[in-house]
Amino acid sequence: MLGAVLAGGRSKRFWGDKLLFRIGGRPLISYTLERIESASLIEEVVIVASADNAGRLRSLGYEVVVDELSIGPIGGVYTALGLGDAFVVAGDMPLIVPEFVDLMIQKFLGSEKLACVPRWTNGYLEPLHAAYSKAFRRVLEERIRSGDYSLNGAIRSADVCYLNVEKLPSLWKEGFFNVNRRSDLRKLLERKSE
Ligand SMILES: Nc1nc2c(ncn2[C@@H]2O[C@H](COP(=O)(O)OP(=O)(O)OP(=O)(O)O)[C@@H](O)[C@H]2O)c(=O)[nH]1
Ligand SMILES: [Mg+2]
Repeated sequence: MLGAVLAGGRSKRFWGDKLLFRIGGRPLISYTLERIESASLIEEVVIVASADNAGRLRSLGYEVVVDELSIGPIGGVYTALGLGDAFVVAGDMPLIVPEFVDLMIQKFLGSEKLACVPRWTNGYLEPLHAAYSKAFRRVLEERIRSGDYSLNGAIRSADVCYLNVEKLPSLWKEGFFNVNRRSDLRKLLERKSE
């Protein structure tokens, strides 16, 4: 399955490109790329960039596709699914766990659903750490056309399967950790050293 790493955001809360921010001597996104690439069921990895940052991200040595929509993560998922079924992860999730990715892909492949998305007991979804079918692109297309850019809304409207994450090993749940602000870097360093 294709691994699609979303990287077309503007990092407004971070004040400067968070994905290329160097941490431990490497760009933040390189951790995400390396980890998703090492999942057994991931055959190929692409970066879904914006027209703005595609050039800079190309230097990482991965295939880069440009998301021309600039409407947020829903546009990134839409662009990724133009290439086929995909496991989509946000580039700012450097602690993603390859074994968890494999489990989700397995569940997705066995489900015949349009997508398979992690869900917390309170109903909160993790749409940027999920497996999507190429067929789900049609759902997204309609919602985007109607001006509704909520990825969660699109997921809830469709026939998808959910994976309850509450009982997963805590290391796997840490995989949802994402960097939004500079202060999150401290949390990242604390977690990486554990
Ligand atoms: N391809 C693509 N990726 C996006 C888009 N918007 C956000 N992303 C990515 O999705 C992930 C999660 O988004 P956010 O945490 O909101 O990141 P962001 O939009 O860069 O940051 P903020 O400007 O602070 O919201 C990040 O890896 C972003 O790069 C988009 O319009 N297209
Ligand atoms: Mg954003």
